[in-house]
Amino acid sequence: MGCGINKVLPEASMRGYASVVQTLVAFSKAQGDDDEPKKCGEKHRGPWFSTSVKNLQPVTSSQRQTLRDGRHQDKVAKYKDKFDSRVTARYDIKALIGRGSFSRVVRVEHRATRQPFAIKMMEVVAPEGREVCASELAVLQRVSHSNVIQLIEVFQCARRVYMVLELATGGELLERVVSRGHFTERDATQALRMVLAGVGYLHHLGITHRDLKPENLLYYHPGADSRLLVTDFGLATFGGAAEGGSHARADRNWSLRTTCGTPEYMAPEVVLRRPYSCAVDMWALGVIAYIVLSGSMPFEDNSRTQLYRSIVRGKCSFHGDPWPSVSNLAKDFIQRLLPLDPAARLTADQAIRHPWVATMAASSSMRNLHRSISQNLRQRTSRNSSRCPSRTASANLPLHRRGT
Ligand SMILES: Nc1ncnc2c1ncn2[C@@H]1O[C@H](COP(=O)(O)OP(=O)(O)OP(=O)(O)O)[C@@H](O)[C@H]1O
Repeated sequence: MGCGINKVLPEASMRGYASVVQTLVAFSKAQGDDDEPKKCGEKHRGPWFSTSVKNLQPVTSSQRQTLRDGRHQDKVAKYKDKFDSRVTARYDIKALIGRGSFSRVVRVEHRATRQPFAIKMMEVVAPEGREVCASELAVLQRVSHSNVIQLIEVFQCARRVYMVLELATGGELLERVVSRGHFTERDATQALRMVLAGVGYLHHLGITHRDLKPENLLYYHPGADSRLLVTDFGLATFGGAAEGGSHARADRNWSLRTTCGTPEYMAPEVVLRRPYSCAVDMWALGVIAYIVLSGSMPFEDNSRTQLYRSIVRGKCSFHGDPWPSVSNLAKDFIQRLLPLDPAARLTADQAIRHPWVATMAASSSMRNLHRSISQNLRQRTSRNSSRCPSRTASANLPLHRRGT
């Protein structure tokens, strides 16, 4: 759980910090430590992270393949053991996709139809895991939208919950930005439109996601025409938006209080522990738009205190590459998502109608931003790995706290 412990970052309460760390350690022990400790970069495979290759043995490629096959089979066998027989009767467990703090996600195949799915297996013995699972399940059971991950079915036993989900095979948002080799403002608007459609739908249902970030935006398939899906509802909650409302700013419901999210994406009102609404998701979307267009973060600091200070100051700069090549309309879009006053922030409906998005950046230059974006992402990755060799993105993990 080395990396996982860094996930708990409660500046507010050291007591909370200690208790969650203990829970995480207990959780790890409860697993019998039968899994290798989580390696950095295993869960997050995106361009923010790097994994080091340490195998210096002169082994042939066929030996390597055999080793890999052996290890893979061992791992699959281990995970199969953790699956309830009702699940394995219906699904063939294929491979581990990744791990979260309280979960493992595996690729499976439906035995009858051979259709691939993902199963998110959540440990529910520890109260934190139970809470995260309950939030996620409550939301997933309500939603059905082409830009939101779809729950297929659920199995439950005393220790674990198994959520069968659509399988997203197209990778994370930033992985795709980097792998394309060419990226323009038009491409950015295409991605953001899909995210806004998903988030607008959630807000319309009265759901606030609270952990929007590029790692939680997955492409359904590797093709250029793939849907982009909002995933990971572990911190999502009913509240913060008026269900069935017109999405007008006045319809926001300011009842949320829990400090949670991923620090770099946290809205100022969350940092300041003020009651907040679904407008926190719109702030996070402003941060995401900034990253997608530049490969850098609008608010970043190695020190969490400094990071929070810069968030509550709310001044994001458009200096350095590639900002001189980015249109004013794109910058206007970002700025309208990042006002300190949440009531002044665009709603999802308004954001999707912003001229930059609505016209798919038609009046912007078709300049290729890819080189600057990739360079900035690479620089950030190497900065983070030199600061924290055991974890390449020191603050990219969410903070879980109880409450509304
Ligand atoms: N439906 C899915 N299809 C494909 N990959 C998925 C799916 N759901 C989750 N993943 C991947 O599985 C990994 C673990 O995801 P999970 O949601 O369990 O944890 P997390 O959000 O990464 O971490 P945390 O629980 O700490 O927030 C991630 O790499 C995620 O991208």
